[in-house]
Amino acid sequence: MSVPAIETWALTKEYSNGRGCRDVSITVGKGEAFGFLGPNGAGKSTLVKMLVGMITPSSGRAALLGYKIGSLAAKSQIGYLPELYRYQEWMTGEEVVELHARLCRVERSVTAKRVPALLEEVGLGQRGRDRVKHYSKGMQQRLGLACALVNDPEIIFLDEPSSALDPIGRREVRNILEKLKERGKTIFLNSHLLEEVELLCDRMALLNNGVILRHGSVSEVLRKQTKWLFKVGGFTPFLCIWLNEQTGLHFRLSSRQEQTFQGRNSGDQLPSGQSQSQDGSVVWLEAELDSEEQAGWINALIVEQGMTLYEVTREQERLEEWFVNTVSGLDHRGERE
Ligand SMILES: Nc1ncnc2c1ncn2[C@@H]1O[C@H](COP(=O)(O)OP(=O)(O)OP(=O)(O)O)[C@@H](O)[C@H]1O
Repeated sequence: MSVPAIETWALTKEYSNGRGCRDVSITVGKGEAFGFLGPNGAGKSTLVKMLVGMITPSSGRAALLGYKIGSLAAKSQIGYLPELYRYQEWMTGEEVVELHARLCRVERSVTAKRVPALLEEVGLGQRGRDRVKHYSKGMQQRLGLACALVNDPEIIFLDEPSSALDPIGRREVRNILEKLKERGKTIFLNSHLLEEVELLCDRMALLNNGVILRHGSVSEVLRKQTKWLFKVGGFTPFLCIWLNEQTGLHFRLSSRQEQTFQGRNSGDQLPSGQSQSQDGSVVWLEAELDSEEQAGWINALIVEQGMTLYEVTREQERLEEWFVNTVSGLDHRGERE
């Protein structure tokens, strides 16, 4: 069995103020893109800094391609775009990338070819000879990406790689990352841009308050969150209770029905499911379901109760909503305190 690209066992960093991250155990396979999400101060950068060998863990272990983190062997496998970067303003972009190549001991002959190719790849081909002080924030971020790739690393750690980019720049960076993934590189992406994770990553973890709340494949996590809507005619409140008993799910009136109700009742607000139901109105019910089969079963149950089913639709919760819902209301040790 091949060695995972990244493996951590109860990896913990506790700063003197008690913050950091704790008991992080994850495995990232070779060639996988892994998204690491969390609110400000959750501990994402702390984990990445441990993995790239910038800070020492308080406890736990981790390995990159089987090499202990912090070792030269592990470091030689990685590229790293930090969240906070500052490049030498007096140098040209080309010189900055060359400097990183020298630091990584890339052979001169390789550097001569790779640097212009990388600058082209990150969209700085025309500006490589300009000094960094004339670069916009977005250009500096692209420059950082070129530096992170200069040693042709197997694992690329990116801490908010698109934070300074406009939507077109983000798409371009995503294209670059997709190509890297196609070439079998492993990508570890810290991001607040949830869409970025959704579009690029195979698996993800959600970190809050220094601990992993959930992790799994992005599609699994999203599928679990699928909300289904049933437009039911002749509704009575009993239906919700009965469906909940029969299915063990949580059926409720959807906010969508307000539109239906307003349309039918000259702009009145929908008071509640109870009053709505007295006249046998058409209502939207909603519940989170696991599968289409389950939806089919529920259709049959509704019809069995003598009600009319006008429409069934599903509304997949976006990762952003999922993220907000999952971390909201939880205790934050981070910057929001
Ligand atoms: N050197 C340090 N000393 C003490 N506390 C620190 C140190 N570095 C980070 N912290 C604290 O540890 C917690 C986690 O910080 P970290 O930077 O890892 O979070 P993050 O999830 O990357 O946040 P952001 O998205 O804002 O970058 C925060 O509460 C932060 O204030």
